[in-house]
Amino acid sequence: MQLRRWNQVFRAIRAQWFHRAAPHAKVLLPRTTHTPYPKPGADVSLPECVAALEEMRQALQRETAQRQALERAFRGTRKALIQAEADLACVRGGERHARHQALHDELTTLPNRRHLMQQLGQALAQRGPEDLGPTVIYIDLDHFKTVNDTHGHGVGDEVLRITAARLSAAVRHGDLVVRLGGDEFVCLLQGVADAAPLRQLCAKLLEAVSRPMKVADLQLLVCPSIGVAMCPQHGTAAKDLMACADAAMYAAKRERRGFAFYGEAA
Ligand SMILES: Nc1nc2c(ncn2[C@@H]2O[C@H](COP(=O)(O)OP(=O)(O)OP(=O)(O)O)[C@@H](O)[C@H]2O)c(=O)[nH]1
Repeated sequence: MQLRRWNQVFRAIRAQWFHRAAPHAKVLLPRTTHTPYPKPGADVSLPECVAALEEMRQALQRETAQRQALERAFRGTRKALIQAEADLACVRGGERHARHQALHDELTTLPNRRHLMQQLGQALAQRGPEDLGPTVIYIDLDHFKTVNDTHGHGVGDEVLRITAARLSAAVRHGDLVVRLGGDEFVCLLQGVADAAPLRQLCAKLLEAVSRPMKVADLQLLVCPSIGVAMCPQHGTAAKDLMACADAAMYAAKRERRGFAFYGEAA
C-alpha cells in the first residue's frame, strides 16, 4: 500500500518538475516512450508529495538505524567469538602446560616419579602371564652432596642436567629415563629377556655418567651406583620392583661394585 502510494507520489513529482521547472526538457524525451507522464498535480497535491517524502525519509532513517544497530551487534558478536576462541586456546595451552609440569622434572626436563609410576603400573597391568615384564634400573650419584658443598648448587644442578642427558643418550628409543628427585634417576625398560644385555647396558650407563664433566671452568668426576630389579624374578608389583632396585643400588654403593642385580651376591 505504502509503496504504491509512494510510486504515485513520485510520478506526480516528476510530472510537476517536468512541466514547471524544465518544460524544454520535453524535447529530450524519446517520442517512442510508452510511459505517459501524468498531468501535473493530477493525483496528488504538492503538500501531499512533501508529506509522503518526509514519511519516506523517516522510514529510510529508521531502516538505516536498524541496519547500523544490526551491523554493530554483528561486529560485537564476531569480536566476542574471536576473543572466546583465543581464551579457549589459552586454556587448552595452560592445561597442556600444567599436565606436562605435573609429569616432568623442571631442572632436567625428564619425566618425574609420578610419570614413572604411571608407566610402570600400566606395563605391569598389561602384562600377560607369558609376557616379559618391565625392568627397573635405579641410579644414584655417589657423594653428590660434596659437589654441592664444594662448588655450589648451580654447579650441582648442571651436573644433574648432564647426567640426565647422558642417561637419555645411552638407552634405546622407547626406554624411559626419569629423575626421581635429588641425585636419583631410573631407567624403565620393557621386554628384556635375560641379564646379559642388562649388564651391558649398566656398564654403558656407568661409563657414560663417569666420563669427566665440564661445568664452567671445572672438570668434575661423578660416579653413579646402579641397582637392577626384573619382573617377575624380583617382583610383580611396582612398589616391590622399585624397592628391590633401590636395595640393589645400595648394595652396589656399599660394596663399590658400580652396579648390582637384586639378590646377587658380590
Ligand atoms: N644441586 C642440586 N642438589 C640437589 C637437588 N636435589 C637434591 N640435591 C642434593 O643432592 C644431595 C643428595 O644427597 P645424598 O644422595 O644423600 O648424598 P650423596 O652425597 O650423594 O651420598 P651417597 O649417595 O651416599 O654417595 C643432597 O645434598 C641434596 O641437597 C637439586 O635439584 N639440585
